Amino acid sequence: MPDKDDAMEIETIGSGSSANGNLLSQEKFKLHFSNVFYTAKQNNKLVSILNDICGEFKSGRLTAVLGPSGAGKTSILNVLSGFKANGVSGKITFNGEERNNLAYRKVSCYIPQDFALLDLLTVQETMSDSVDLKLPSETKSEEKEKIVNDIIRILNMEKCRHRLVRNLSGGERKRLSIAIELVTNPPIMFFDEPTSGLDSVSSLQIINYLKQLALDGRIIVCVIHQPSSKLMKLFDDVIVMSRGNLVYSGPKVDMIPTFEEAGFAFPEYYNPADFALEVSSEEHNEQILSLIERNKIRYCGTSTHPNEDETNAIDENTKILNNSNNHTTIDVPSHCGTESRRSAHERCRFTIIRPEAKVGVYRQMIILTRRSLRTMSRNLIAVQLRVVVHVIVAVLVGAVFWDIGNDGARTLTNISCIFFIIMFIFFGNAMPSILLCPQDTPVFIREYLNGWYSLRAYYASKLTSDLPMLLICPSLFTAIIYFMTSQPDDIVRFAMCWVVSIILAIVGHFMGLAFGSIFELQMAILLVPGISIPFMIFSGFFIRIHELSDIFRPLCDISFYRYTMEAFIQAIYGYGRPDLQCDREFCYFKSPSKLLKELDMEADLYGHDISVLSIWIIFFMVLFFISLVLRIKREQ
Ligand SMILES: Nc1ncnc2c1ncn2[C@@H]1O[C@H](COP(=O)(O)OP(=O)(O)OP(=O)(O)O)[C@@H](O)[C@H]1O
Repeated sequence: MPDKDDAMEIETIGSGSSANGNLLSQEKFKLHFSNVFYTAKQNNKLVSILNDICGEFKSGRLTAVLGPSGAGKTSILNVLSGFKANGVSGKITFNGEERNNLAYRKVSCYIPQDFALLDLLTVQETMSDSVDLKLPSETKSEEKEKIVNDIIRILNMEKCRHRLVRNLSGGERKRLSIAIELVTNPPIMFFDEPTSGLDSVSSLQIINYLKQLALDGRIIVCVIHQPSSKLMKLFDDVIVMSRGNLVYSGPKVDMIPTFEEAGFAFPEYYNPADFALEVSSEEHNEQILSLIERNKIRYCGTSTHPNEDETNAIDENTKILNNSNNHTTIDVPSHCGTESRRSAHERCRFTIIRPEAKVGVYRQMIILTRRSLRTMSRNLIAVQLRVVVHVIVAVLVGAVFWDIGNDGARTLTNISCIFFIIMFIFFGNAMPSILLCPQDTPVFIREYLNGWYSLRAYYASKLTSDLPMLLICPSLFTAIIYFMTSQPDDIVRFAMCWVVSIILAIVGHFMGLAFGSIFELQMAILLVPGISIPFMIFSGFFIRIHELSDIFRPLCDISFYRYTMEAFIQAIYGYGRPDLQCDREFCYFKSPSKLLKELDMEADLYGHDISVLSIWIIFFMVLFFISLVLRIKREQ
């Protein structure tokens, strides 16, 4: 328990109230884990990351996870919070019942070091959106407002309430990440290095908040690097890790005596955290192995199952927890995958009764679309710059190719102009989509894995919120160039060109999203042009299709540039367009039909081209969906 000074400090910060205004029930929780292994694949080899670890966390207590770099601190958090399931085996029980990932996630949360946030929302908007998504739709707006206000007040964020997330300090960002998770009042909270990058005062403030959360009756587990003695005082329990093993797990007060018993001398006036770090950094000699073994005996399975008496002797608080003698420890299947989690969900029997955070898919979509439109409207690259660039380039192209549309002597130049339009629309929409993924995708992954919304809702919101830009930019671009270059004065032909440009923008956008979601930024930026540019050769612009060797014909058939080019040329020169003006003695392509014949585009193929391009849209939309699914799998 905190000493007197600490308790006073907490009282001032938390004003004595619960972290979100809804006091947790005084029910006691216990998370017990034993024989937990975690292996990951590295270069086709299995690497052991957590090796037969055992321990437990109790409500009302703040636990520090200590250990040298690479000891497995982040991994233990990932595994116990349910964020990593692949390659995990062992026994994890919550209040004596099997921990099943899906339902367990509803009562637990994990706040990683690099908690992904949308930079272009204010603190208030971030909180309101999370409340809208995480609380049941029946929750009254006044109630939601009260929750947001309480959390903001308790976490001392009033001053930055209307500040954009990107302008927050490191400490304020951390507090916001805690605030978001507090919305649903989770009884179990895991934090990965909440004090990293903060000065000692801010670190103390954050740990004080965590202490307050623990005192409200939660299980709070927190990885911490070299805490000062003052910080260390706030922790109740400690887990010390060494190379994937647990060297110690239990009350802080018992750590030093345990280490001393194993033969490690504790220097006087030393910070216990530094001592723990030194011990856990030792080679795995007999002393360390005896500590690991001792910990297993205390907390592990049948032969080494924790002895009730022993556990009670260690910690008074545990008595209450052990009164419920119904420990039904069930094996978590090794290498748990999605299926096993799903079936586990069916059998969920958690004892905590909490309001189901259910928001219908349609409502989720509305909230996500609203949020996405709000962030986009503030995004310089996504909106303002994109529109401005489209307009400037269109005016430039219009000026360069001024009035050539009806000039029979400059037909091939007009075709070059069309090719430029295609290139610009494609890359002008694919590249911004790639660039926005590194901001959006981590937030999506976090929120999706926390069960805020379904993949369907996110996907549908992406389609809806991106649509305005996909309509505005190519429309402006095509219209400006069309009229400046004096293409046919015919509304139908203009509409045909407009449709092609919109379709091409959508193809580019979804290709960008698909590649941006699945690959790292640099890779995606390299792959999109790397894959699409070769297909330009088969567009019929650089080399006529009939001149190509038979080997390359199939590539023409799948080149979306070819269909775009064909559709544009058909819209401008096809469908019985009369002869063009000719101010010279002889214009070779005065007759549009001659041009179409030369380009192998004699038949009226516009409808066919649009159909093929629509298939390309569907292809990239499906690819984007798959890329999100793969990304989620990879994160797990
Ligand atoms: N997916 C993975 N594939 C291969 N090795 C991994 C994987 N995840 C973690 N590891 C390795 O497991 C070990 C423990 O990693 P972890 O991130 O849990 O350590 P940590 O104690 O949190 O380190 P730090 O304090 O430096 O953040 C490290 O050696 C790491 O390289």
